[in-house]
Amino acid sequence: MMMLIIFMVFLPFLFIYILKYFSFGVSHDQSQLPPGPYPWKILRNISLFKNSPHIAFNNLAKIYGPLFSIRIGGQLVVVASSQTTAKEILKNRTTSGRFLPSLYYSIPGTTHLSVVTAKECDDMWKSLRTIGQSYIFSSKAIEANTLIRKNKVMDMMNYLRTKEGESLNIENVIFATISNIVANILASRNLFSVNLDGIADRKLVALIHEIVGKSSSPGLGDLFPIFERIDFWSKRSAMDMYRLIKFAWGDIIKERRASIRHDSEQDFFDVLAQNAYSDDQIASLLMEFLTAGTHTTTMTTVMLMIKLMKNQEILFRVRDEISNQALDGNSINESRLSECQYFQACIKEILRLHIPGAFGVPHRAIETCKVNNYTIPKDTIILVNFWAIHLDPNNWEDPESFKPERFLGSNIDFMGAHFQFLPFSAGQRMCPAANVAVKNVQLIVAYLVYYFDWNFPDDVNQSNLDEIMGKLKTTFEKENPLCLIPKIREQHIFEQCI
Ligand code: HEM
Repeated sequence: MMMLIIFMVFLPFLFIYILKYFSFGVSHDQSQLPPGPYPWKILRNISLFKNSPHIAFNNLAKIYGPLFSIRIGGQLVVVASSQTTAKEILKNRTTSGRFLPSLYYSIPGTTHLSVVTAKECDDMWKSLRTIGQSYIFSSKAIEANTLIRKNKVMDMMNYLRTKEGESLNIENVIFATISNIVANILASRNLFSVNLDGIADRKLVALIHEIVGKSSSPGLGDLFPIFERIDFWSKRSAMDMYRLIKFAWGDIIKERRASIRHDSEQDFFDVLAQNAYSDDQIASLLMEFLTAGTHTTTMTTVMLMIKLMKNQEILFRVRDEISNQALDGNSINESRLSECQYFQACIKEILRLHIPGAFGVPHRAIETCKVNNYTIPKDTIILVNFWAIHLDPNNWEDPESFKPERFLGSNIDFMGAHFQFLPFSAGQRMCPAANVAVKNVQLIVAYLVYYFDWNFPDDVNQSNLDEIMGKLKTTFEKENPLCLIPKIREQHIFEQCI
């Protein structure tokens, strides 16, 4: 009833707003905006924009150019779709900052702690990025966390040996392994059982998926800024999510608070606790890092497994390289994996073809500025279509094909310096965990392919695996999970690796 009354009160305003919007367009000088389509064209193709915005925006870029503008609801959005325009946008993100993430969901009444959605590179953001650098992201931290990665991969291997010959959901196993690596780096605790079979596991996975979904789909207030204050739906759903986040980390935080470490063993959690952050703040930050790290890395690992299974000659070449360059006896030496050039090229190629976040984190112009002589008004949302840049034939020969050798002998790295390969974005707000993510992917895939042969269950036809895996969405969440059957390649070698 309450909702109905609110709706009736605001209906006339909505009507006037829509009328103004369709008859006069945007209020600032249209001639200086990047070119773009009329709003009704978007309405005609609404399902494409909803389901595959990276494809829809790429189609528009082919008509309006590599920097175009578009109205989505009442929000002006500018999309960059080429190496040059991406460079213009990303290199402009200085400390004073022009383009910073738009807060896609707000949590009223809380002091929510965030790196990813921090609107500006303020003191809080700097302090949290510095703590993260010391305990998670730096080369020293990555080295210090070697044992965590190894132990969690061993948990995975021990589980897989019990499932030899059976069809199993390998995505769950990979997701659990990556989540437990990240959770141990953050707070020295496991979060999941190794195959996600408990009820608590499934609830937490659902929450992580919900956070990923919500943070990549705009709420009413994002689309129609004049309704931001009355966007009770988004606010209520953010509050619900926040309550679940606190619950998910509650026991771990309580337990860890009882024995905070001050010695060389301390982790990310210890430092947050020593810096007087509240339980609520710590829970939201741990969840943010977990969410940022698990979904993306799982999708990359799963996609690489699929590509290797579909391209056996590439798989054999990776195995040979591991065998020749990365073994200590029969065990894989993690640091030597980084020297396996072909394997590294495979990881780059999968991130090029299947980037987990087609647009990265959306940004907002915090002041009116010029890009390529066009005006970008204050508050415009700015997207970089990384997916389109990764498949641009001007940047890549035969861009749709999986060809790791394109990266051999090339100096294109993961850090975005060339702006044609941006899996972790570039510039000041790029992903701080690029090296962490690559370490996790390479270690898990190396163990899976070196010690096991994998077969598809009988009901899976390999030749149309892409269709079977389902349509890829923006976050590259697949509709059907990947099920595979493991077979230990050589028992005596396997025994020596665990
Ligand atoms: C394959 C795996 C990953 C990919 C593809 C990826 C990609 C990205 C991208 C594109 C951004 C947005 C950058 C921008 O706004 O320009 C980002 C931000 C971020 N990522 Fe990652 N990421 C991955 C793994 C991880 C992991 C493992 C962690 C943490 C353990 C992590 C933590 C973060 C954080 C904290 C930010 C926000 C940085 C800031 O705004 O200051 N990511 N990531």
